Amino acid sequence: MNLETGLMNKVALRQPQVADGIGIWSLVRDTGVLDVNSPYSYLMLCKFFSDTCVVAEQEGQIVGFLSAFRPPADQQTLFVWQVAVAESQRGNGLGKALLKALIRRDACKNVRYLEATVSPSNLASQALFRGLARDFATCCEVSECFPAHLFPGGTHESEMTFRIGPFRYQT
Ligand SMILES: CC(=O)NCC[C@H](N)C(=O)O
Repeated sequence: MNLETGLMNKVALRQPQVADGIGIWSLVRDTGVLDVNSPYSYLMLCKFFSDTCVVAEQEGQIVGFLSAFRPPADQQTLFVWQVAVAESQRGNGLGKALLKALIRRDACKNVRYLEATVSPSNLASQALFRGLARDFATCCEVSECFPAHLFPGGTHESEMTFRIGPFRYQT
């Protein structure tokens, strides 16, 4: 058991580096439920947003990834863009460990709300964020962020905002 993260099987959490870009892109693609952004976008996240991104590594393999940033117009909020967990790690609490590792970072000091968007069919992700709110004994409000018609081709679900907070103590 990793004492820092409470994770089994020697999964280590750390800030991403640009060398992780291909592994992150492959992980997101292999989840089959997330929007696969360009490989360039993951290199950019690793280079310019590493303070608010987390990778989970096991025996040299990227098995988890979280990307986030603090919106310039609302520095009290942390917007979580993607949470990706490898099939092999499902049900081990890795998603929540990624979120809690990020929230504990200095880069997230004074964060009062965490927001993320989740599609209606992604029940695992919905449970993750509702569970995080429960763990912090705070609220989780759900509202529509991006209706389906804003996406081209009629194949993308709507995206619902899960807004967690206020965090009642220094996160
Ligand atoms: C929290 C999370 O992973 N949201 C996914 C948003 C969107 N569908 C994407 O995959 O980037």
